[in-house]
Amino acid sequence: MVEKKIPKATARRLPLYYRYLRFLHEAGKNRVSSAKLSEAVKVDSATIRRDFSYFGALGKRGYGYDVEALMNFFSKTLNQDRLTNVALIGVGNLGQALLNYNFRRSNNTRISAGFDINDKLIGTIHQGVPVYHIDDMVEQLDLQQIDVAILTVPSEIAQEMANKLVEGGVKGIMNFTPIRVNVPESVRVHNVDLTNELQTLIYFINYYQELDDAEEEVILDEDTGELFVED
Ligand SMILES: NC(=O)c1ccc[n+]([C@@H]2O[C@H](COP(=O)([O-])OP(=O)(O)OC[C@H]3O[C@@H](n4cnc5c(N)ncnc54)[C@H](O)[C@@H]3O)[C@@H](O)[C@H]2O)c1
Repeated sequence: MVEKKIPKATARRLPLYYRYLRFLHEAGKNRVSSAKLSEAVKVDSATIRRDFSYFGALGKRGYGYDVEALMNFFSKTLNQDRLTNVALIGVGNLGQALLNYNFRRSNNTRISAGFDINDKLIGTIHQGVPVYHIDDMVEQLDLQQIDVAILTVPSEIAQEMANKLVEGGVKGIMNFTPIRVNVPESVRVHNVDLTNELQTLIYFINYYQELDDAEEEVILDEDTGELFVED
């Protein structure tokens, strides 16, 4: 197999092209001119033509690009066809809400297995997703080639579960528990905290309301980086 090297800058722009092509496809568009594409993705048309040239002649003069063909092509190149299975650890209130949602807007990400210790849940299927006993987790992660997990267990066992996930070879954990879990550097953890988000929102509402009410000049303190309103 001949492997073609493409410049990193070109590779970085591919998701941009792909996203826009998908948008056009979903809107029922069959073709797109290079000028339109250039305007939408904010990349000049000469660069687009050069980028595309690494993948062979994809456009036709006077016709533009075939949206579906191009989209399928980039989809393959970007590995978008590969489905990412995600494990859900803890199928309680929050876990079940996430199962009901199950990332419907994504074509390539879905929760494929839930794990819990509750006998009422084990062996059942929620929204098409089987719930296994937590003792089967390491085995299932391997069987289903799962690299990513969502952690929605009680905080007291968050670290223990994180250890188990590391043992099972996951590379990423989306952590909903309030505990900051310790994992090896090779594993990525994203902490999601709705309380934090809400409080930040409330802070901004109050803060900007105060600024609007004051209608005075806003001063930036360059030493501290703080903004304040002059009386
Ligand atoms: N980040 C946020 O914004 C946010 C919001 C709500 C809840 N939470 C957190 O999410 C977590 C779950 O909250 P919840 O309301 O869904 O709780 P819950 O009690 O309804 O669900 C927890 C589930 O974990 C299961 N479980 C307990 N021990 C287990 C084990 N050893 N192995 C596997 N499963 C086990 C329980 O059986 C239960 O089904 C908590 O840590 C909570 O603090 C975070």
